[in-house]
Amino acid sequence: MPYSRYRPAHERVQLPPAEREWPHRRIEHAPLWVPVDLRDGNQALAEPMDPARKRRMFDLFLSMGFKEIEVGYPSASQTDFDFVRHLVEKDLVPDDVTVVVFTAARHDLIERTFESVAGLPRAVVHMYTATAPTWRQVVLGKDRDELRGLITEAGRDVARCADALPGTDVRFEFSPEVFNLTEPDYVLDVCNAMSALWDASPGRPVIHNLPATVEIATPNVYADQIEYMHRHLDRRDGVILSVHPHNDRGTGVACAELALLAGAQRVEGCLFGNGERTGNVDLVTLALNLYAQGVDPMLDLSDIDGIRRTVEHCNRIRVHERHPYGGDLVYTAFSGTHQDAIKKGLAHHARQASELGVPAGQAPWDVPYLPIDPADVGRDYEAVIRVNSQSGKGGAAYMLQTAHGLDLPRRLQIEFSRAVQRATEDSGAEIDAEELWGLFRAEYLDRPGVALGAWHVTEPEPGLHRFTGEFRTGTERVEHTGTGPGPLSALTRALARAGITVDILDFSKHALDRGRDSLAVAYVECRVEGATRWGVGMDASVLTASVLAVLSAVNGGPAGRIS
Ligand SMILES: CC(=O)SCCNC(=O)CCNC(=O)[C@H](O)C(C)(C)COP(=O)(O)OP(=O)(O)OC[C@H]1O[C@@H](n2cnc3c(N)ncnc32)[C@H](O)[C@@H]1OP(=O)(O)O
Ligand SMILES: CC(C)C(=O)C(=O)O
Repeated sequence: MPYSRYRPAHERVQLPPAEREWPHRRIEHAPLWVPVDLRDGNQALAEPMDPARKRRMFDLFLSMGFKEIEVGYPSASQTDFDFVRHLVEKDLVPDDVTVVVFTAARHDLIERTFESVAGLPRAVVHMYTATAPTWRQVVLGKDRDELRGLITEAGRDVARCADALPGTDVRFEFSPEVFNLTEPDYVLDVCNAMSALWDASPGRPVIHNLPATVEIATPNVYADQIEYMHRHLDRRDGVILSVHPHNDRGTGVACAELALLAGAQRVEGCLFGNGERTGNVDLVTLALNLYAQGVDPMLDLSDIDGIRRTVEHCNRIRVHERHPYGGDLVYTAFSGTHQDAIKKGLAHHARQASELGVPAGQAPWDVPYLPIDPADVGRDYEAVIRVNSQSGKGGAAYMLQTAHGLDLPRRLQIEFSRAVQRATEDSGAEIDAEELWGLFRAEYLDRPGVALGAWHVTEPEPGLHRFTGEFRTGTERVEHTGTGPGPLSALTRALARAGITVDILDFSKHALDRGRDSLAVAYVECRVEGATRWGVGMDASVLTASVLAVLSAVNGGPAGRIS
């Protein structure tokens, strides 16, 4: 591959003088978020959104709590123009929300843009022009001064149109497109000219939006560029410094985060990162990254799957399974050691919550492998652990516990995980909760072999139990009696009379739920004819469950013959 055709970023970007504090800062509050899905996202779709989709996306933004929303490029298409008019005429913009409309720096487009917002109480008019050398020379055919002239002339047009619309409080936004490839002194000069022209002040701040239109360098370079502007922009308290990263190198989120450290106050992006080429920066990831640091993201992301469904519907693009926070698989562990750690972590979390006397959803979160509690974004725990051939004992045990209430003893977990391993290696696929339960039943609860007909246990004197029962295999039936200090030892004696030697090594039991008619489950580890194995029994009676568990262990190996 001819890699030498490409130049490293430091040869393409004029770096600003190195003055940086951003590496020592922290992000302590959310920026002003501005979704641009209805404009930048929409212009990247093979099938742009129809009016119904646009409306659905707009309503989603309102429900999530966005306060500034870019709603389109109304001079570029009738659909966009009509959508803005729809918002105006149906009075759909709440009092605490401002819409942004986008335009190129061209007189006819600017006029049409203002036509679209007439009747709105507030609006931001967002004007852009590319400023980087290649765009100046190749696309626009202008030198630095000519382009500065074009931009300021268009800025005057914007101000004139705003004056001619007295009922609408218009604020101004300027984007030097491809900011990140533009000479720092030039872009600073153009932005300062716009601040003066639009009279930027704290009461009516101008937004300077500095895009990484095509990402070309590591995020630290973008951070240096933003900090340079933050330090040197005129009328800084009358300027809202905004960023607009794209994701060509896959580092859009990192660029936005470092830019916030470097002084940015506002971020434009799209939900789940739709947008030109590799997309705009993903606002969902940015917001939840803040959330995971204990910072209020100022957005409601508590129903991430609902948000995702709407975004997928509107964009007609699916969100990848591994997409941060919103993908189907991002709270799921298949691998054994991860599952083991999560299972222990969730149990520890529940204990901590009860010690603190707070609901589990309020207790501090520190569960291995899960950066946030999936429940906070509306996910349940069912998908957290899924089982395939990479899984260990913990995964299957967790699924049996969550789906069926079984609390398997550790050595039984190990024994059962071998059966799971065999099944998943044979199929090469994942095993779901239903199939796992079927496997468990076949392995322990429905084993063929020795069955019991009528049986009973008596206690002729304290501390002495007598078991009498009919043992069956196939058509054979024999009745035997055994006595012992407990019912199970009496059973093993009766089994010995039937020719089957059983020693009980371990025994535990629990109720399956707290209801009055709940089932009991018993687990018993036995040495049967010299081999150690587990049996499981379930019944409404604890004694019957225990007896069935011993028979299950007996039947776990080569079927015992009765005599
Ligand atoms: C990075 C970004 O996302 S920028 C936004 C990009 N979004 C879009 O382009 C979506 C909507 N765009 C459109 O529908 C059309 O491009 C329109 C309606 C805006 C303009 O259409 P046309 O007039 O047919 O022009 P066309 O798109 O072919 O070419 C763009 C022209 O505008 C000029 N231009 C490009 N950007 C700007 C700008 N910011 N300000 C002024 N002129 C510009 C180009 O130099 C070119 O001029 P030329 O025809 O004299 O060479
Ligand atoms: C013009 C700006 C806002 C933009 O969309 C970009 O540079 O990607």
